[in-house]
Amino acid sequence: MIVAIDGPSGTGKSSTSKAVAAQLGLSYLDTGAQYRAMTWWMITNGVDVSDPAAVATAAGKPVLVSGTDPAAPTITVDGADASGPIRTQEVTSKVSAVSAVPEVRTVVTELQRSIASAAGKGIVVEGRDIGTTVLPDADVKVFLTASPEARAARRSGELKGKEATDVAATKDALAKRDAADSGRKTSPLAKAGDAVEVDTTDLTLQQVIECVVTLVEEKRAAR
Ligand SMILES: Nc1ncnc2c1ncn2[C@@H]1O[C@H](COP(=O)(O)OP(=O)(O)OP(=O)(O)O)[C@@H](O)[C@H]1O
Ligand SMILES: Nc1ccn([C@H]2C[C@H](O)[C@@H](COP(=O)(O)O)O2)c(=O)n1
Repeated sequence: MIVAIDGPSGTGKSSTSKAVAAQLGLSYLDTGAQYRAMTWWMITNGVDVSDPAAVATAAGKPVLVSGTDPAAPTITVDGADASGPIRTQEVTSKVSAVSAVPEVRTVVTELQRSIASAAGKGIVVEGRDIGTTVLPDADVKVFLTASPEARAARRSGELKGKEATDVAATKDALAKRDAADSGRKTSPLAKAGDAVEVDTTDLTLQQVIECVVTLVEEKRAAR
């Protein structure tokens, strides 16, 4: 059972995917964390992330390892735990540039496919291009959306106390990242033609989880 969950930032992909995977006994892969880890490596190794040629040349160098337990997902780069550093504002502001480089996408997509094919009990994979490009034959494809206001409010609530933010600034930052992720040439953020779109604006997280679990159970029953 391969479940692909895509959508813009802050629509609930990670929260939903982890819970669905845990509930159904599936593995879980956060592909955004892999692009963030690649970005962190570029920054810490002095690669100019605004130079696509420099990023392309370095793309094959870092060794990324993702742990796929939904209760405790992990990511290491060259053996070092990257789960904290990949969530900084600096990485968030640079990840769209790095993930737009085709050579980066080739390396990371290959890794994602190998993790998915090794997941014996099945896997929930979340990202931006999973249903369209990485796993186009996924059994269930979901595209999550939510209004910009709802997404900004969710993210601002998360960041409060950690890094200074307000809802308007968060909304602008999300819009900027979505525009870059949707506008890149290579496998942009997009809904697959056969994905089920779920607008989460007025749904609780629990309702979204139940919706996706139902889609997976229906697929299992139809087999
Ligand atoms: N339906 C919902 N209702 C209210 N809050 C939600 C809902 N879904 C997710 N959230 C909250 O919104 C925040 C963002 O969710 P999450 O990290 O799962 O989104 P995401 O789509 O994975 O974002 P990103 O792509 O930026 O990683 C979290 O604090 C989460 O708890
Ligand atoms: N399949 C994917 C997943 C992520 N990205 C890029 C674009 C995002 O802005 C960034 C960080 O993802 P997040 O942690 O916010 O889910 O990574 C991508 O291009 N393709």
